[in-house]
Amino acid sequence: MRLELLTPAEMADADRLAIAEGPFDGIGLMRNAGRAVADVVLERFPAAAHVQVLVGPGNNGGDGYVAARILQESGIAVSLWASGTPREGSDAAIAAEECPLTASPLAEFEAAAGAVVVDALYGAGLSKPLSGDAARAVTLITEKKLKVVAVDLPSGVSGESGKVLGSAFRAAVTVTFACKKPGHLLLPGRDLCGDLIVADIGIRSSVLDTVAGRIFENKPPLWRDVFPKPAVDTHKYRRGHAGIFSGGPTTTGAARLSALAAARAGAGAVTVFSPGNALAVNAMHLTSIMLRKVDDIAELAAVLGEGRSSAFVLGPGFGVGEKARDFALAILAAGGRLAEAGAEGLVLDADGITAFRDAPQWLFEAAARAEAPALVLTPHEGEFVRLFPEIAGKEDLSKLGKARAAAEAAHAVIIYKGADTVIAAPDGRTAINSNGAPWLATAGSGDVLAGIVAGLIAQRMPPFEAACAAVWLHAEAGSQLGPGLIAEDLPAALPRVIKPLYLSPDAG
Ligand SMILES: NC(=O)C1=CN([C@@H]2O[C@H](COP(=O)(O)OP(=O)(O)OC[C@H]3O[C@@H](n4cnc5c(N)ncnc54)[C@H](O)[C@@H]3O)[C@@H](O)[C@H]2O)[C@@H](O)CC1
Ligand SMILES: [K+]
Repeated sequence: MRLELLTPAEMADADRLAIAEGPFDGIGLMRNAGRAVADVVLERFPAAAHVQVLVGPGNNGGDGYVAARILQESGIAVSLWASGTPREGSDAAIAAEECPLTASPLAEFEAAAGAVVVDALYGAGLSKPLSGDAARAVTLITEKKLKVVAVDLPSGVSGESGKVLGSAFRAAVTVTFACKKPGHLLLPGRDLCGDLIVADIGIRSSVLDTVAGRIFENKPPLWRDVFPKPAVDTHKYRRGHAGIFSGGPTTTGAARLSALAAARAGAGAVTVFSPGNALAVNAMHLTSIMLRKVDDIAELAAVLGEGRSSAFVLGPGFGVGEKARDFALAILAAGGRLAEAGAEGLVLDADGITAFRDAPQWLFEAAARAEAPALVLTPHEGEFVRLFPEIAGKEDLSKLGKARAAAEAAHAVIIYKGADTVIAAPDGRTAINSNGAPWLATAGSGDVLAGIVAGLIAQRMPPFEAACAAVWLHAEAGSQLGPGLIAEDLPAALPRVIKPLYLSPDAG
């Protein structure tokens, strides 16, 4: 399955190119699309006695006319409700002509108890909020709890952003064409789509290759080629060394969670750098993880000078303030010297992000230097607003657009966390994660994620791919553990989700 996600504009280009190159013309693609929808209705709702098909004036409606005809030919009672009429000479007008049913105005729509609804009002062409008859239909269908099969997208959901314009249908199944769109994976769109089916309607993959941009669904094929594979004759330092900074005596747990996660992600050695007054408490809870006192910038400089650690995590439980800022800037500034020894990256999380709320520019400038180690920022929504207030305030940008803009501004890989985590690189590559589980919303979960990223970067995985892989592994571990999950469980669950990546080329 393709991992590229096409925006509605890219999909419109794909339609045009496909029509020009064949083998199907516009009405041919529409007939394929409508048939795919009818097949899903018949397969998913074999006992349906009545199907109510709602059609809009554009090509989404065209797909609906085709589906209505095929469903009626299959012997099901079909009623058709139209908002507007297709433009003369359009493919949708041909589909409407070929449909033997007479449409009633959507204004007169009544939801029939027990009916299945095909929503073919608006798809990729949604251009304004749902209102009037369409919004009324949403209310009636929702009140009667009718099962909805959405064509391309639930009407009202933006294919670009996943946002709801006005109101939107909640579908049991959504049938989209050729490949997924960002709005199918970003919330609330993902939730409103129900089960998502991607139907092949005869658009050649060469056409999709031509139009596809740099947005992907985050799955193992996106990064498996560069996932670390230890050589037979490797030793621990060749597997990378991750350094995790601990907070003071009462906030050390977060760093240990990160450290364990980095080790479980495959880093050959992991050290917790701890303030002197927290050494005892850290020592009491560490076994394979090493421990070293780092109290101030001089001791940090000594560590950096040795050039052992190739990836760092700074932030979990660290405390917000000058020390966090100074440490982060020192690591980013040491890049040139460290590069020889192999320093690859700094994962700045939690307090490490918040510490720069009043001076984000210092961080971004430090990360912009050519020799600086890669910077990975892992903000959840609140932290994102603190670091990128202007970008966060842009209502017209999707979560994907915001992550992309932030990555460019910060010269950093951004992991914009949430139930629909987006990962963006400064070069414009963006991935949307879709295997998340609500069980991951628990204290310490983010510390584990930061540790996995660092563990992978320490093994020389490129930072964007490391971030994508970490988000996927973290989510997969969370999904497998399920209810009752606490953050401590996540590192221990990693071997189970990593092993299949080595065994099967099709895992995930
Ligand atoms: N030949 C093609 O281009 C193909 C297109 N396909 C279908 O075509 C769809 C896209 O078609 P279109 O670009 O015609 O777009 P739509 O059919 O999604 O909507 C466009 C029409 O709806 C109106 N509209 C949009 N939002 C509205 C709102 N909130 N209230 C009232 N009116 C609104 C627009 O003014 C326009 O007339 C896809 O979603 C897919 O279902 C498929 O049939 C595959 C082939
Ligand atoms: K629709």
